[in-house]
Amino acid sequence: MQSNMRILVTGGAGFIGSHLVDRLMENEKNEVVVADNYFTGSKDNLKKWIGHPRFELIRHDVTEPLLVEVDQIYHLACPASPIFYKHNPVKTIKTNVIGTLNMLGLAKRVGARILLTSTSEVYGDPLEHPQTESYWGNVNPIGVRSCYDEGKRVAETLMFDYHRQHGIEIRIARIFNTYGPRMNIDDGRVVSNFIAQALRDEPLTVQAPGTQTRSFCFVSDMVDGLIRLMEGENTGPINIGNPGEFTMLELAETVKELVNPDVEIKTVDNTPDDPRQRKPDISKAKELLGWEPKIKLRDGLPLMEEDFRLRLGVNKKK
Ligand SMILES: NC(=O)c1ccc[n+]([C@@H]2O[C@H](COP(=O)([O-])OP(=O)(O)OC[C@H]3O[C@@H](n4cnc5c(N)ncnc54)[C@H](O)[C@@H]3O)[C@@H](O)[C@H]2O)c1
Ligand SMILES: O=C(O)[C@H]1O[C@H](OP(=O)(O)OP(=O)(O)OC[C@H]2O[C@@H](n3ccc(=O)[nH]c3=O)[C@H](O)[C@@H]2O)[C@H](O)[C@@H](O)[C@@H]1O
Repeated sequence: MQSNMRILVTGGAGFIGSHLVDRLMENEKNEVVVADNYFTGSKDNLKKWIGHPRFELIRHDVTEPLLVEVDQIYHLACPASPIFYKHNPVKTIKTNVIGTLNMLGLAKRVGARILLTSTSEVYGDPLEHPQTESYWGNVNPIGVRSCYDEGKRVAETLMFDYHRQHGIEIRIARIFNTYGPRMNIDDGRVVSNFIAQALRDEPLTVQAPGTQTRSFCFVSDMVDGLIRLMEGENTGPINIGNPGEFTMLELAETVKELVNPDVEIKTVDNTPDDPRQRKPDISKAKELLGWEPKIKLRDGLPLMEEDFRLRLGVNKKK
């Protein structure tokens, strides 16, 4: 029998965090504490748990120390959409560096296991394809994305230094682009942009050249991978993502076909340092976690469309 666990989820009011909380709350032996400053997350994502005796929600910024007694920490707090993480880059670095330092200090004091949600952006604009965990990356240290990708690289370093120096039990997931219901409608990431645009009859904005690739993982697969990593014996880093690779033009065509065949696709300017290709090698996740994604892009997009239709109040055309 599994013993009772008190689990802290930082960033639990966000997109992936709130789905993770749903899954953790399904286990009656778990108590879940969420700490979030609501920068990109919202209480709405957790409304079904507010008031539940095994659930606690704290308005807290992880750049400040947190005193709670917990057994496990899922450390997700950090804005993830490029628009939001570039909005206040100094704050993004503080969140990644000071925030992770604070959560590691907490893990050390209470003897908790801690999992960091790192990112495929640690590989930068990768010169190796697909990306394995042993690839050290090609990252611009002074660019507009550096607050996020260099921030996460320092966060990974801190995790390993606390592990080596203080014996903290760590887990590092390198997450690749994840999508699904509950993403902010105006989040700015590509899948949410295209679905919202298709439903609003606005042109799908493909950033030039459109041949850049990403690999998209459905959020339920992601949550499953994160929990397996936390419960398993490997520190990582382990890539968690769906290896199905698409150009942004292919993604736009797919959304057009599935959601609104009448919508226009237009090319717009891109932002600096946009990675040209990205696809995870998930051999390690398969072998060490027994994990691989189940939901293909074509099956995941309609689930997200349904959620966006409800929130935008747009009915399906007959
Ligand atoms: N979704 C993806 O494709 C993806 C890919 C790679 C890595 N990740 C990582 O996964 C995590 C979750 O991403 P998401 O897509 O759910 O993003 P999200 O923006 O929906 O969620 C992030 C949450 O963290 C909170 N937060 C931000 N700064 C904070 C701070 N200083 N203190 C407390 N809370 C803070 C936000 O309010 C929000 O609720 C992030 O660490 C992100 O870097 C996500
Ligand atoms: O998975 C990851 O590791 C990282 O991926 C994303 O970063 P990015 O891939 O740049 O995400 P998007 O903003 O969704 O952009 C994906 C691609 O779509 C393109 N795009 C974006 C928006 C849009 O309207 N149109 C469009 O063509 C961008 O140019 C880019 O090539 C996330 O936002 C990061 O938080 C995450 O850590």
